[in-house]
Amino acid sequence: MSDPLPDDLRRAPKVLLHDHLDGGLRPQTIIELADSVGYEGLPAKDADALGTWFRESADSGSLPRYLETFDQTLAVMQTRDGLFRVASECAQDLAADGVVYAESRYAPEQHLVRGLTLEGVVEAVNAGLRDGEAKAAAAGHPIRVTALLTAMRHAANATEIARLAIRYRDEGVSGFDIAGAEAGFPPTRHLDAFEYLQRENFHFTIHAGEAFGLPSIWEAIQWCGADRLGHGVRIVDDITVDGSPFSEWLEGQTDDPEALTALELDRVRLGRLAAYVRDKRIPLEMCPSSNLQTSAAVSIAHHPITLLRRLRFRVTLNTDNRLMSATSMTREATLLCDEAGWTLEDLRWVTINAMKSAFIPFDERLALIDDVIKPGYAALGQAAPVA
Ligand SMILES: O=c1[nH]cnc2c1ncn2[C@@H]1O[C@H](CO)[C@@H](O)[C@H]1O
Ligand SMILES: [Zn+2]
Repeated sequence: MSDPLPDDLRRAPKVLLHDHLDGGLRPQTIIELADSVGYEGLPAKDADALGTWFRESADSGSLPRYLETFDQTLAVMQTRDGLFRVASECAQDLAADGVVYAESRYAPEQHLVRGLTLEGVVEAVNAGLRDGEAKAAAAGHPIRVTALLTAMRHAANATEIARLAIRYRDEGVSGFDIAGAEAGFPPTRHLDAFEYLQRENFHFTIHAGEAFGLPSIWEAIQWCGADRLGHGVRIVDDITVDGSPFSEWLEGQTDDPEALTALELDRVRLGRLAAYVRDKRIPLEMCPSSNLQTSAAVSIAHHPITLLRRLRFRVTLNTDNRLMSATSMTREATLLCDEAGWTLEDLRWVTINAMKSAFIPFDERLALIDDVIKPGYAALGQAAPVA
């Protein structure tokens, strides 16, 4: 396929597996919700300035400092109305961006400050997602959004959150996740929760291989049994080029924006863990812009996603936190096309990868691939249908 046009990138059907509900609020909504609950701690009172504050503060170079910005969004997500509105707008914003299926994740335990119960939180978010889906469909952008419940890796209640996910598995919750600071909090701390979920035949993903390397990925897969990896970008630590570690090789390539697209693949070797991840088709939920902000990658051109895509790992493209990265799926796709040589064919491939890797039932995934994604891509480059 030829170079994509900007309009194609916006219209292309997209699938988003890794997007934090508390990392995707509209700045104006934060201001209005802060007003309505009497929260006075916002760092800016105007939507543009607040948006800039989030992006600049998240540009911290470290995951723990990046995560501090969530205090501000969580402050306004403590009531039923606040959660409902944020969830509804999330579904509508994703749909307007061309997303046709999304999994939105959040940690229910972070929304109890003003007296909601865990169940109350999940029900408010679910109701908001349903409202957003209905509004998006009415606006001509049908979308389906399911929720993933996240437990925080530094906390000790993962099994309680896992039980909550199972309680709502037939009511809009499709999976479970753990997130938060990675170094010092290995996923095996929460083994009980993962074993419980496996016994329940449920699905889960684990943030691993973002701020910490291979041991975290290895534990997530081989001890915890993760279905997917959140980020997983550090799997390249188990890849060599001409016998040198990938990262060392990459350091010598910073002046060459085409280094990853031009690299001959017969110079590349996978270690046992990387080979396992590829052989087992373990989905990698990759989030390029977020990784630049936390220093998990140096640039879009040199982001490992391009090599991993060429090596045919089960790569998916994601936003992580649209507010903190001032991004969208269209923007992530555009960056890869502009700076890393991606084409519409690459985007179609990651979209189908993502749909295959979703936590909804197989027949529903297949229907979205056959009835929405493939026809949507086939229609690109042609005039938009008259609404
Ligand atoms: O990229 C990330 N890595 C690890 N944790 C994250 C990331 N983005 C957000 N969160 C954490 O997940 C919680 C629930 O959504 C957020 O509150 C934030 O603390
Ligand atoms: Zn994340």
